[in-house]
Amino acid sequence: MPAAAYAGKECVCQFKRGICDQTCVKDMLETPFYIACLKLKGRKCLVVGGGALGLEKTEGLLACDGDVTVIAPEVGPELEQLAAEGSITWERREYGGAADLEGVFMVIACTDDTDVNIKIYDDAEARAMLVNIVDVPPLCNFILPALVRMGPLAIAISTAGASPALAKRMKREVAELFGDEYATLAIMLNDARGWAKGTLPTYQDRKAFFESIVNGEPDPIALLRAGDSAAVLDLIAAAQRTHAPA
Ligand SMILES: C[C@@]1(CC(=O)O)C2=NC(=C\c3[nH]c(c(CCC(=O)O)c3CC(=O)O)Cc3[nH]c(c(CC(=O)O)c3CCC(=O)O)/C=C3\N/C(=C\2)[C@@H](CCC(=O)O)[C@]3(C)CC(=O)O)/[C@H]1CCC(=O)O
Ligand SMILES: NC(=O)c1ccc[n+]([C@@H]2O[C@H](COP(=O)([O-])OP(=O)(O)OC[C@H]3O[C@@H](n4cnc5c(N)ncnc54)[C@H](O)[C@@H]3O)[C@@H](O)[C@H]2O)c1
Repeated sequence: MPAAAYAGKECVCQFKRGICDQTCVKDMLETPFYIACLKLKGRKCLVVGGGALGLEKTEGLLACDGDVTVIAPEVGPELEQLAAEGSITWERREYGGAADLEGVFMVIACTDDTDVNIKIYDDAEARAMLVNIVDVPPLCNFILPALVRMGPLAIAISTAGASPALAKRMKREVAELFGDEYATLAIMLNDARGWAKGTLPTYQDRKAFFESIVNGEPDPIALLRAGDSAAVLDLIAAAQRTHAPA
């Protein structure tokens, strides 16, 4: 349904109950989102709500070594299992207000109670901390992209909320375009970073070294596609000989 079709209808976004003025639909596309990669290891991440969405968000945070606490009176069996094995902390209760955000880096909320979701957003915003109320754009100060992960590579696709379904389709297409060979090459180049930093004196020298391999002939990606990782190691060794100071 085009945005204009919402005007004057009852709002479906769980936030603005009552008559829709389309503000949040327009706001999203006018928001220039700043894309970043966050380090979660050792940081407290709070998930409020323990249904299907609470589980999905918890798994995403655990995959990045977040220190996850779930607050919810009821959770599904998978979250219960994660709590039993000590992978997360489950506080079996309702959200208790701003005190629950003490020391928390990021909160993701997916309760089925709109008033609670709004309160969590307001409490988090008052502390200038990261908050995402799942699927409710006006209650997010960050949104989650669709993700393709391969080893150290992560390709994030955002449509600024215009179409999560399209982001999901693009994820499949991007995964076909960039296969494992890109992750393998990234790891091989990472292995050469210590040498480059210890041997090549300037930023410009190091840039020229890495670009000569990544964009060189023969193409390292084509070699890896052909299963010839030894040839890529030879390429790297040759570039080291060419670029090392005399
Ligand atoms: C990418 C992904 C990541 C993730 O969730 O981790 C994600 N949504 C996913 C799936 C998905 N979400 C929805 C559908 C149904 C089809 C459709 O609507 O298109 C599907 C598809 C499915 O479920 O298969 C419905 C939906 N989502 C939002 C609204 C609100 C609105 O439109 O007002 C509604 C309508 C609710 C309703 O109608 O009631 C809002 C948001 N969803 C976002 C992220 C953020 C913007 C991302 C971007 O920049 O594009 C944002 C703004 C906030 C946020 O939640 O962070 C994940 C991909 C999973 C994957 O990677 O496989
Ligand atoms: N599951 C989906 O695919 C999906 C998709 C889009 C939107 N939604 C909506 O998102 C919300 C969450 O989805 P779900 O499937 O995970 O829901 P769910 O109903 O299975 O889970 C809701 C969770 O919130 C908890 N909760 C309720 N009040 C709370 C409070 N005061 N404090 C802390 N926790 C509280 C409940 O105990 C439960 O664990 C729902 O409103 C749902 O309609 C769900």
